[in-house]
Amino acid sequence: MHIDELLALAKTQKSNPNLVLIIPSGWSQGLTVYGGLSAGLLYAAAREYVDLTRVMRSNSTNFVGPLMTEKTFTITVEILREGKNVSQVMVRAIQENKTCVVSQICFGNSRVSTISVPNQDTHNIPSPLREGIIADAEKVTPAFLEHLDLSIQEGGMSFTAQKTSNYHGWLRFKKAPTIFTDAHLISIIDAWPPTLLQMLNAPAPGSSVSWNLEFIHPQRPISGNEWLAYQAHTRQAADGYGHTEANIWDKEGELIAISRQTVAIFD
Ligand SMILES: CCCCCCCCCCCCCCCC(=O)SCCNC(=O)CCNC(=O)[C@H](O)C(C)(C)COP(=O)(O)OP(=O)(O)OC[C@H]1O[C@@H](n2cnc3c(N)ncnc32)[C@H](O)[C@@H]1OP(=O)(O)O
Repeated sequence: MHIDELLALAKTQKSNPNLVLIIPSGWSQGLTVYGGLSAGLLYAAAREYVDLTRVMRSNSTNFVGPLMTEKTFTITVEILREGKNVSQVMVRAIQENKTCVVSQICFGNSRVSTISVPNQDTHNIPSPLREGIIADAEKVTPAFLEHLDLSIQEGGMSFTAQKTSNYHGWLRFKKAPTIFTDAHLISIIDAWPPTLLQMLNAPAPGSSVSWNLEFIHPQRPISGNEWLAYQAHTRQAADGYGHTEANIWDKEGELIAISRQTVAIFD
């Protein structure tokens, strides 16, 4: 099922608050729904409640518990506050009466301001190469990678005792979305595995438990299957948890998002 169909369904939550969704197993990441997709669906539902002049500035998603594929769930949306400029929205995915994913999303309109600080973050990741694209391999790569291309330039496959705790590379949708929205951007950013798993020398479970995204504006439109550059670093890891930080640039080298995650590993 293409992501556009799933996002279109989530958008109908406002007109049908009792909407029931099921995510097909083709979007799974191990036992659960791919985290980028669950956060993208919650955003798509919340977006309908806020005036379009207010764009998403930040998104704080917590993966509270497993959201399973092929099982029904519902979405609830709560407007926490609407001021003259900023709206704060809380949105939840609920499965079998349990909260599985929660996003708090901050939307804000643009205002005239005397302050302007251009972003200086650049990257020198070599262009994506065909031979660097991760092959979609049954029982090795998570199922959701059938929808996305990852091109690795630094870092390695999970569980291969790598010395690095970084990932540098590119990502894009295999089948271009009709219009690349912020829901697509959220959904694509989470595609790289947690940076720590490549350091392990044997398979072990790992889960992102919290995810903070900030969006840089103004932003040029992203085209359907444009390659986005991704550079993730591990800031620190100990005691079964790691803290990672990533920058995401568009194809022109403009920073478009900053991502931070807390990841639990069970090695
Ligand atoms: C460039 C290369 C590309 C190719 C690449 C190829 C390799 C590909 C690897 C990808 C690997 C993806 C790894 C990211 C996986 C997410 O990020 S999944 C998506 C988003 N995250 C989630 O859904 C997490 C939801 N949150 C939770 O489930 C809970 O908060 C947590 C994290 C399990 C909390 O931990 P807890 O309090 O200890 O929870 P509890 O319910 O008591 O369960 C603990 C058990 O769960 C197990 N567990 C934890 N995480 C998992 C898991 N993901 N699966 C199964 N069991 C798990 C633990 O090992 C532990 O097992 P036991 O010790 O009981 O045997």
